[in-house]
Amino acid sequence: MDQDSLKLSVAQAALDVIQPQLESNTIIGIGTGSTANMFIDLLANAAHLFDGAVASSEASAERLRGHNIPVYDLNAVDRVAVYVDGADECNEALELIKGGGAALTREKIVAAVATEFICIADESKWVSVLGSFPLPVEVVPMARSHVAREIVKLGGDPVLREGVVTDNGNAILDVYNFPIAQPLATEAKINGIVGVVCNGLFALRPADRLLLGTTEGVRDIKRPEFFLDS
Ligand SMILES: O=C[C@H](O)[C@H](O)[C@H](O)COP(=O)(O)O
Repeated sequence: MDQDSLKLSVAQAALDVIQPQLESNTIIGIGTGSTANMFIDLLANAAHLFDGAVASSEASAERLRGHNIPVYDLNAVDRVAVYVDGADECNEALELIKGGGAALTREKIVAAVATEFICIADESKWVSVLGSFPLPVEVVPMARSHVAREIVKLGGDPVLREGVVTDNGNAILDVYNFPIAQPLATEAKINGIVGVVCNGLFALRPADRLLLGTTEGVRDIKRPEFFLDS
């Protein structure tokens, strides 16, 4: 099975999971990227069952509107029932690296608001230690050299993502050679650097459930209880 087929299988699995919960006033949080795009396209078939969506990027908002799914401003919404999004890496605690598509900040905001966060990913994203995928860090443009120097002090190799401006008008540094043994502490430490808007570690708000596409089928993995208070 190729990677796209695995992505499609988890997008369908996510729709199967959420469909029974949909009501006429349900707002769904929608992520960004190729896996999320497949979910959006499938969700179009269920558009009559829920109210609308909040999107984690302009690209996803446009795709949703293309399917006639209403897109709301997050500030106008009381409750996001569920957030469905892909990831660049995930570990057994369902901590993630996200932001390969530069949407990390809005993704983190929608995930923070959502009652449940369902991550959808193919098995290539499953790792024992986060950090083989370069960690994206969104920075205010005037602070990018300062932030880069501070990240070097933490042991990483930051590289400016050339030509990329986020939906929030900021720049992205990708941090290479940065294995992350303690995701919670690292997320907080990087957030503490002045000029950082957000980093792509999702440990303070990990996923609640992971639908992982494998060649043997979709694995449904809940965040293990012993991580719940960590
Ligand atoms: O900014 C982008 C997001 O974090 C994506 O969820 C992540 O990059 C995974 O994307 P894809 O589903 O294309 O692998």
